[in-house]
Amino acid sequence: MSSSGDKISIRPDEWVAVLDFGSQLTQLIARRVREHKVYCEIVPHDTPADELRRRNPKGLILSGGPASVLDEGSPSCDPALFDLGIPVLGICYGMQLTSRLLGGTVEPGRKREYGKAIMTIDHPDALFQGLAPDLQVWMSHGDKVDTPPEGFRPMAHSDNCSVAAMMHPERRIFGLQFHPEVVHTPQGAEMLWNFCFRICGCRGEWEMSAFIEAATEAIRERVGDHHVICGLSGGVDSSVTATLVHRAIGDRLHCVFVDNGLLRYREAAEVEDLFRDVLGVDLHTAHTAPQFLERLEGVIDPEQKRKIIGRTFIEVFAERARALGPVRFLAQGTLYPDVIESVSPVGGPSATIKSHHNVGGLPEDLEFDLVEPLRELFKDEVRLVGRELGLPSYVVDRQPFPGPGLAVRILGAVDEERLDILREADLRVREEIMKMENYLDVWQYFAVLLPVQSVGVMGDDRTYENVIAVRAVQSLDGMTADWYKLPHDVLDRISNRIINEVRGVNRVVYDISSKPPSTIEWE
Ligand SMILES: Nc1ncnc2c1ncn2[C@@H]1O[C@H](COP(=O)(O)OP(=O)(O)OP(=O)(O)O)[C@@H](O)[C@H]1O
Ligand SMILES: O=c1[nH]c(=O)c2[nH+]cn([C@@H]3O[C@H](COP(=O)(O)O)[C@@H](O)[C@H]3O)c2[nH]1
Ligand SMILES: NC(=O)CC[C@H](N)C(=O)O
Ligand SMILES: [Mg+2]
Repeated sequence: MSSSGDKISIRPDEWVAVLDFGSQLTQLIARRVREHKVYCEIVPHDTPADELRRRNPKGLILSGGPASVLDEGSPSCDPALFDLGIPVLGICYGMQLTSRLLGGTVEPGRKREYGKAIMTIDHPDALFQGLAPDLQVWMSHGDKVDTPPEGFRPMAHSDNCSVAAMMHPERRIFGLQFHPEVVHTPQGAEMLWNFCFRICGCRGEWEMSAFIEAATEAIRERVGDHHVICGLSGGVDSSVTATLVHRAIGDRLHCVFVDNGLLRYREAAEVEDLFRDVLGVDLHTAHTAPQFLERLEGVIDPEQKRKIIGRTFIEVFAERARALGPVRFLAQGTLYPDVIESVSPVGGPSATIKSHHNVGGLPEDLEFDLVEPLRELFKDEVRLVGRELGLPSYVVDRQPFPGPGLAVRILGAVDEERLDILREADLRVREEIMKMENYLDVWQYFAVLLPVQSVGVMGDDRTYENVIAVRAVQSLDGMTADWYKLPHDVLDRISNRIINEVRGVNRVVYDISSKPPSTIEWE
């Protein structure tokens, strides 16, 4: 019945659209604009000009992308976009495409340029107003604009790039060969500010409170008189989602907490106790551990685990919905990173990293329409919304815990015995880290059970037992992460406690990899 295509739209009066050509940095552009208090949303690169006219953004930004505009079949956009009278800013691939579509030339990449470059501004107008003449920018390209289209003038150059920026003053169309959205372009935020305010005429009134109002209204409009069930895990995203939906439709919201047998030590009881009162919502618990564990029996492949779990979640929601009466909508706390990692959100050229159970793991014939008010946001933005909604710190500052739970932290097959070992080990990791004064700086911390046995000696006897890996990372939004430099004495206590107190483990190792190239979870 449904999918993301008919998702709810939370666009305030004033917004900027980013057309996604598949860059890993597309989401960063949107964030940078929102940081200037202008709402920003990513749309497919082939969105028709007419549709954009109807949605009335103040400006359009064309993102970068991995393809070459010189290749046949490379992603393009509706050329009529440039005639809408809305300012357009092309970044890297977006600039090259602008040049090509409007009659300029692009030179194929003989010499690639990655990293820092010094750029000289030749015309300190428009995007560059108020900036120093020589500044550092971050480049990541092979192709480059050779001759800009008619009516465009080059605005800046670098050693390797004669047209590092270009503009058509009357049509208000701009191109930047470098990436203003990354921190390695220190004045990039100012350039985006100039674009939004001086060029597009935005007022910058978007705040989390404005988001909350717009989201509440959008939910009301989408749901009408229907009932909604919300998958509530006790995590940040679903708690904020449930609170927003509750604000919009009151007691027509029914929350379902699924005890899937893959939760942490005593988590099910804790969530039930804490959340019923905090959120003040109608909360049902579905005790479905056997259903999940039976289906996972003997399954080793991570993607297969995720798909089985995604499907089973939906079945459980559907069973509950039938018991409640006619329920048309399912609300989930889906965030932008869940979407981008699961599938290319715009049918664009981004790669599938892992199928998050709530996006890529959904069955094709989903019997609900989705309500996902946080689908455009990042975790740190959701935390701001949660605070603004008055949720307590132990809800908004909770560390993320994936829907597929311990199933993706047991490498290899999942069974009760291994779940017990992992739960006990994980409890000790959490307890020791939460004793640190600054434990909120650690974004996520947990134990992973490896499919490896190693030899040890305990009480003079030989052991041949399991290995636990400890993972702790620092991150802002889960898209990138550094391994956390835990103090040695904390690592020491974690290791001692696990080996002494958890039966079946004789070795503990610490994961010192960052994302990318690793991911936070091991599966
Ligand atoms: N045990 C569960 N019961 C019901 N719904 C769940 C459960 N686990 C996950 N979900 C649903 O899947 C969505 C995505 O899970 P995810 O873990 O990303 O979010 P979260 O649990 O709400 O927040 P956090 O990222 O802080 O853990 C949730 O927002 C929720 O709607
Ligand atoms: O709800 C979820 N369903 C999932 O299927 C899922 N997979 C990963 N995660 C969480 O997402 C963040 C990024 O994870 P990775 O670096 O492992 O991709 C981390 O916070 C992970 O814990 C998930 N959350
Ligand atoms: N970062 C980008 O957008 C790169 C654009 C194009 N793929 C190039 O190499 O020039
Ligand atoms: Mg969670």
